[in-house]
Amino acid sequence: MLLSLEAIRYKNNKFEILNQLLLPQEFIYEDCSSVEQGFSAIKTMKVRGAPAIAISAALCLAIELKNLKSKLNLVETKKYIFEKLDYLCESRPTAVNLFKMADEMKSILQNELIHLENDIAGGESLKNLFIKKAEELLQIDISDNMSIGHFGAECFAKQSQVKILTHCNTGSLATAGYGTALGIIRTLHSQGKLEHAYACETRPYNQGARLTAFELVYEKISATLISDSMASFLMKEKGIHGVVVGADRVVANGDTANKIGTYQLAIAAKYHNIPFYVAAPSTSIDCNKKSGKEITIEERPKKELTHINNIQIAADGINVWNPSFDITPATLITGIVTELGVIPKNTIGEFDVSEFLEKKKKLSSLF
Ligand SMILES: CSC[C@H]1O[C@H](OP(=O)(O)O)[C@H](O)[C@@H]1O
Repeated sequence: MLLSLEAIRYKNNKFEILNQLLLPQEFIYEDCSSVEQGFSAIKTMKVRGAPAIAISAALCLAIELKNLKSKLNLVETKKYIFEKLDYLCESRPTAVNLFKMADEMKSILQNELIHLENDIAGGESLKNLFIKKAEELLQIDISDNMSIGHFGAECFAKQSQVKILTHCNTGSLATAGYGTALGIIRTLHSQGKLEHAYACETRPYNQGARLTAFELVYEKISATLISDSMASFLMKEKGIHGVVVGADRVVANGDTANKIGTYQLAIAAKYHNIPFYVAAPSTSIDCNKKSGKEITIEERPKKELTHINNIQIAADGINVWNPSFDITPATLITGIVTELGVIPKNTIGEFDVSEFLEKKKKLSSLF
């Protein structure tokens, strides 16, 4: 019997990641108790998904700090943590969650320095503060995902039964819990409103075929796997009520970086007049970037296209272009579902993301 579907496991001073490269054939957790192991797991995509990447980076450093033999003073501890965070941020460039986590951690520790400068145990206190904050990220992600599921399901309140198409993997294998776009599908399923889910295989890394199909079967959710090239015809033939995808980075005007293939789904959805939703926690939002043009798109190894499970399928010598993400312009997006609610469109068909977040944060500070 499979254990509960967790991309990451953090307990008893151990941090393990489910090696997603072995799914669906093997269900194996691997120790991830050092920054080096964490970096490698993220880079090779043993663990992937914008939220899971950020949480894994924080927790592998937390465990490394717990196991640190040498006692560091306050300045040495700060230097150690900052350098490790910078190193982890070199693993993958597109998802913003990891960079936001690193920046927020640095800011928290920097602010704490003033209070610790005369404390001989300052190094230990700073270390423990990082560990505490890293452990909090798990709970924040789980609650965020549940809210996204709720707000996303509300987008389909008018329909009694819905058929949803999704792309890549945005479930428990991409987050610390319920999932973002797949969290919406889970919520609709729990409400008895999901007639059927369709998952794109998501070439070339096949997160849909390998991971999303696994999650849907595991939870006995009525679903069908399609190849990416079938998506437009599916929209035409099968009466899809909505396309719901995740995000690696949503920027200030709502342009969204997500798994390669998302952009063409948005174009096809527009053509077929099907609502297209992006589901993302606020930790995936980067208002420092004004539009999608500013987002760095990760390019991955050629072998991901020329081989499947190490079996060569393309001729030696062929050139390969392998961008891991693409940019969907805000004008093709119906709504952006966050844990704070659904961001509405503005008068020019884009989104005022920072205005929405500021309003929601002001509201939450009143209660
Ligand atoms: C909630 S995961 C968001 C996002 O991350 C995935 O990318 P990758 O598998 O390369 O880490 C995909 O773009 C998902 O939509």
